[in-house]
Amino acid sequence: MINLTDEKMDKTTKKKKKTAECCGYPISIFFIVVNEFCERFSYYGMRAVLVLYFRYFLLWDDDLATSIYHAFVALCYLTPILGAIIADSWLGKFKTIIYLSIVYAIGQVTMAISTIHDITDANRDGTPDNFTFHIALSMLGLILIALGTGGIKPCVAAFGGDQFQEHQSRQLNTFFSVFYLCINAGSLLSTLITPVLRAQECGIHTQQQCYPLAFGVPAVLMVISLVVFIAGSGMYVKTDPEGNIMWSVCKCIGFAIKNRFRHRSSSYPKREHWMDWANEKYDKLLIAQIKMVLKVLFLYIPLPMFWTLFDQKGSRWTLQATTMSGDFGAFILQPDQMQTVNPILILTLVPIMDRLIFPLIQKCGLNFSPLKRMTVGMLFAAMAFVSAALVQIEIDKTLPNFPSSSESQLKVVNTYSTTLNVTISPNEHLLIESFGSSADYVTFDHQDITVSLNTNPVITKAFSLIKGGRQTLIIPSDPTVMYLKEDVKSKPREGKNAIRFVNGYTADLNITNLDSIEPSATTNYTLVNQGKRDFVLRHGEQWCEFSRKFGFGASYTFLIPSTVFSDDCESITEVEDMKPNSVHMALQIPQYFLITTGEVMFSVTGLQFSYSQAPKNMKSVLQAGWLCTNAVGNIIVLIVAELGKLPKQWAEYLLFASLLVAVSIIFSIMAYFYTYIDPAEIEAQVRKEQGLEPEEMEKETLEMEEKDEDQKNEQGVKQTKI
Ligand SMILES: N[C@@H](Cc1ccccc1)C(=O)N[C@@H](Cc1ccccc1)C(=O)O
Repeated sequence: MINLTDEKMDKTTKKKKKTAECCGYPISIFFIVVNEFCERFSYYGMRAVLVLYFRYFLLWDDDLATSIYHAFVALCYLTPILGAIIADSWLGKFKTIIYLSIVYAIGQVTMAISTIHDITDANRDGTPDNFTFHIALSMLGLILIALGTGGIKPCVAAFGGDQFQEHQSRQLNTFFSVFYLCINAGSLLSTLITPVLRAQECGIHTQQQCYPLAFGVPAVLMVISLVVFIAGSGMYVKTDPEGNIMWSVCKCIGFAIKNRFRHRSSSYPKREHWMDWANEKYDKLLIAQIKMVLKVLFLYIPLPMFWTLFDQKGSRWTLQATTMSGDFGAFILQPDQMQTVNPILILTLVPIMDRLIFPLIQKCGLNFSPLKRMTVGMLFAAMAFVSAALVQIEIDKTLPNFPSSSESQLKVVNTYSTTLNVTISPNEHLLIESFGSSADYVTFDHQDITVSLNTNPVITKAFSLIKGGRQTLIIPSDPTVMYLKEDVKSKPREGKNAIRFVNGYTADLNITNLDSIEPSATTNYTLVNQGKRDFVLRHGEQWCEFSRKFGFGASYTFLIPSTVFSDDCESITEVEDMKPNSVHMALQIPQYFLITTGEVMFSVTGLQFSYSQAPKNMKSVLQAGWLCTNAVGNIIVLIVAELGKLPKQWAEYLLFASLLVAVSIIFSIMAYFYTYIDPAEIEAQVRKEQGLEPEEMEKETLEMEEKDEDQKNEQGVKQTKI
């Protein structure tokens, strides 16, 4: 079905063009969408394992790991401005994509190298000896990646748009949808694959989690992305930059402001637009183009709020999932895997919207303009947060009653040989049987307590509890040495289970994956995943195996009696410190569905809108402006996280939902006053007003193009659209 049309007329240049087409689409876009697929695979694949790399390879704490992660993501969406300036003012989109993709691929390779622990593991203990080396290399890699991914992002979408001609507006819209589908197909595959690669073991001297493979595969995909893009070289429509356009724009705006200020007296006649104050010095065409861009950028002001909600999928919603159960019967879903629901829904919703919903709305005679779609998209995102709030209320009903910052909580575990009557001053009386525990935690609003046991003679001991903490009073076989052990006071991370053992056996014990445990001692908590787990308990020649099936997010203390080996571990008793999660993760599906529907309406439309409303020479700049709204949204998330949260998570979700509703109302008012433009038409009109007749325009354009073509002596088809 390939058809080479050499009679296509560009609307303004009237120059005969040659574009290879397939089914009405330029063939060149095939290379662009495949390039985007590979690039997004590379980006999201690397991102999927980044926090774990910080946390478990570089051994950073949770706070540092998440802060650096968010700073990296914000940087990725700030660098598009740089890429756009380079593309529109200097190198053009084609060369910018090639050069910055090389930077990007080098960054990915650097990152992959930084994860090879063997490079600095001289003592071969499985951990790097020189962390500074690995940190420096990975930071260099991340900076190059941010520069590359952000830099090419506004150029690739705009470059794809450039491949279409004036009469292909329908295909252009489909292109943006297909482009979005490729982004999500790439990100879906990589977010599923890279964590699996990471979980493999590899290494030269010692076998460790395979980060080099998890980062290496995205690096290979980035190289493939570059090769694919270069392969399409001969087929692209390449629009050239028109000098340092950004500098001209800044100077023109500066002059308009200065000139307006100089003529502020009411004796000077008003001008239609404040940019018209640049008329004295600047080209009318440039002023008209700046007006178009400013109009759109003004409209972008409320948009970061959408991303503020959208980007919480990866943080707050994943945390919410850690307090839920991911047992779907046929398969188990980990909390962070819930995020893959987003690209899966995108892959189904984009075609449904494009082929069914939007045409149906059109058939009903409703004008569902791009800005209306974006407003509705915002409202969907707000509804998603209302749904998240309702789920949170359900979860809160099942969560333990954690102590406030002024309270302390205490539980008692008895491994003494008989039932004990435990009195905690002033008036708490507990009857605890041997190898049992108090029913639940007792809450105190003071820290100093005295514990008395009804032994003969009575044993009394004073303790000071931790403010805001949860503790267990362990009564061992010798009650005179009873002691406090600190407990977990929040749900274990990532939906794991926190477990520990109290040794009631008469000698030291070895338990799988735990240090040796002395008699009467209690191990620290160990995190174990959901599912059946086996532990081998050993003392000298004696051993027995203890198996237990775990759910999500529970905490247990296992009490080992002195008879443990004689009854083959059967007598080990379990104290449930925290109940497993009982609200099912499937309840998050409605909120994912709503936010993804919002994304399709808001993000895909915004991408198209930013392209269609930008003048030819500032397409990348407006794409960068669009991506910047995301960076600002991410920064708002960081600020809100720093400022502290509302006491109840569901209230915070409702607050965000209300804020977005308020913002969408403001946006709809702004959108009401926005008139859609055809930048090419306005530019042609201004040229006409300037006295540049179509013939002259044609001549001027042809001369410019011929000069360019001679200079570059490029092969393939070249086309310039105004
Ligand atoms: N739906 C997202 C991709 C995604 C995949 C896996 C988990 C979460 C998200 C998407 O399509 N992203 C696009 C558009 C975008 C979104 C946010 C900020 C900038 C761009 C992308 O280009 O990555």
